[in-house]
Amino acid sequence: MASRKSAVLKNNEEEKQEEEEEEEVSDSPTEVKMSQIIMPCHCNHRQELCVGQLLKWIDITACLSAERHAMSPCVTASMDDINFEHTIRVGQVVSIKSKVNRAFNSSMEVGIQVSCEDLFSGHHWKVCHAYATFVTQRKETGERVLLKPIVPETQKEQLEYSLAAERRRVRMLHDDIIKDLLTHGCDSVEFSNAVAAEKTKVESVELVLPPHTNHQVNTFGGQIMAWMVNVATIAASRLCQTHPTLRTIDMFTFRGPSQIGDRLLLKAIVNNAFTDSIEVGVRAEAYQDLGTNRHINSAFMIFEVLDDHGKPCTLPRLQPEPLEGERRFQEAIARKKIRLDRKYIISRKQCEVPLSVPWNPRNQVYLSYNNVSTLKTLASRKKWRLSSEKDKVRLYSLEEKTMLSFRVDTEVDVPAHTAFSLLAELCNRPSWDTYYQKCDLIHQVDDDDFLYHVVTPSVHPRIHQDFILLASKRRPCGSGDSYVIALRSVLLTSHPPTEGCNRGEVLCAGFIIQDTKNNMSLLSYYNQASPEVLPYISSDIAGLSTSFYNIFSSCREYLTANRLHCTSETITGENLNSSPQSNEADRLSLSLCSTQQ
Ligand SMILES: CCCC(=O)SCCNC(=O)CCNC(=O)[C@H](O)C(C)(C)COP(=O)(O)OP(=O)(O)OC[C@H]1O[C@@H](n2cnc3c(N)ncnc32)[C@H](O)[C@@H]1OP(=O)(O)O
Repeated sequence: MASRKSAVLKNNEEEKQEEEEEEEVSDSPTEVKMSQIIMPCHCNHRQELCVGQLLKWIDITACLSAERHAMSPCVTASMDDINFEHTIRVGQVVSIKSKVNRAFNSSMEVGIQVSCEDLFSGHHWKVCHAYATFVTQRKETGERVLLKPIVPETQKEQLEYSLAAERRRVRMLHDDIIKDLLTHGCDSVEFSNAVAAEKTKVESVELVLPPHTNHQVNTFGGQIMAWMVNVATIAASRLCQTHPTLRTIDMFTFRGPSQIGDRLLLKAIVNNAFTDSIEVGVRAEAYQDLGTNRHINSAFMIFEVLDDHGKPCTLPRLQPEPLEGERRFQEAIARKKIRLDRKYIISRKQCEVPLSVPWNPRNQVYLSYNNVSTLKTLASRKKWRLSSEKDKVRLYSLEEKTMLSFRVDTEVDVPAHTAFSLLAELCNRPSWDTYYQKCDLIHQVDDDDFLYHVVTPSVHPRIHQDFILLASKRRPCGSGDSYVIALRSVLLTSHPPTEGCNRGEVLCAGFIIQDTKNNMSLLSYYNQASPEVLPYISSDIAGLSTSFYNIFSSCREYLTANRLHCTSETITGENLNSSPQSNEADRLSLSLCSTQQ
């Protein structure tokens, strides 16, 4: 792996804050640490650590965490996308830290951090992070061992615990997203001097010997991944005729086990070459007798070629083989789009993501993940300050470099599931929040995600403001989870901004609802203000407090008045009583918590 960025020490304020928050002392019993000094035998010809070797260490460390929690043998089911950011060279020390974020039934998510240390300069840097899913082995009876729940302790652990459920959702949809995308065709392009895809084809066989097995005497997952990286690297080298650098691996899925004596057939081919990256598809099959091949793993790997300054070089284009090759060529274009969407929406820091991202079915799952995770991350921040309190409505604020966020806490006399059902029906919000003048459902994406058009008053007296909001509604998926209604703006081609109406944008807003005692619940409402509106808000914090107080008093009354109407999961607006209206000042103050284009 060559380094595009040097091992810079962090100076970004947001990163510093995150690191500070990460520094909570954790006594997680599942935490496992491995450190290795990089020897020439771990490296490629450039004296850089081979990715295959790193994957072996990652798999072992993560498996030890999983087995510590399960107290029984576990296997790797999948390893999510991994993005390698930095080089590790001979003589440096790589440290891998893993712990179980959350246990589901028989599977658990293990979070893995890889960092590197230069012993001479004293510098430390992050290399990558990854999430792997491990599953308990079946008992002799064929049943799976059911896992005990993880009890997160620190705030960071609670956040990871909570987000693990969202990541599981994305993981489970991964194959469908890929397949679905491929139904949306792309135009094929002809390039002069393109390299024939056939030239990049690699087929290699490995015989699974005892040194290739794990402690359960099945083929070691890390070894399979290393063999896959090996053939993929050869395929990429054949295209670029130099030594490529592996930058990203799309999820490894271990579809079935293999054993000693199996022959593993590893096939790789360049699917497509873009201006500065190459996608290689790799497939692993296991067999004892020819013709009885079992597909055990597949992955897509992205390579780059870096110049002496670590900058990506322009690459030759690929001429796909007819039919199958053309299909893979088009699929690689679709996957590149997903990867960009995913990186854009999920991996970037929140302050780097533009406010409204275009919504489409292809990026829905990532936008919805981003929506929920941004709200949960905001809620988990430690530095909330109580600004004012009136009649059990508490207003908190959180100041960060470019953001000012608000939280309103109030206890309501209804259980959390009732509050959730009533508040999740966003079309009813105008009945308790007059800042919402109109709210129409545009599209129900699935059971949990909805697109709405919301009209509100504007700071400008004569024109209205409207929003296109993605609402992601989540019921708890296990103990320790809250009810969540996350809201963020998206762009919809079917609903462009209209004349006479300012298109506003919501960065991050929504409700987190938790049961308290005696059938009551704690309602926390969050709203993040963007830099553009900070001057307005800062000059009128008192007005804002009054607005929040009025609106959430109305909200409380609305919930109490309608608790008996909420007998089913789905509720309609007709049978609900509206609560007292908030005044004009409330609307204007709240509108400051969103931005205008
Ligand atoms: C020292 C390192 C450790 C190793 O070397 S392990 C060796 C490499 N790994 C392997 O050989 C595993 C091969 N795969 C398998 O054996 C099976 O496919 C595997 C993973 C056990 C799943 O078996 P199935 O019969 O499909 O199981 P199931 O449908 O009953 O599901 C059981 C739980 O597993 C989960 N699962 C299955 N495939 C998954 C995936 N791709 N990604 C994430 N989670 C996955 C599934 O959701 C279910 O979870 P839960 O029980 O609801 O918590």
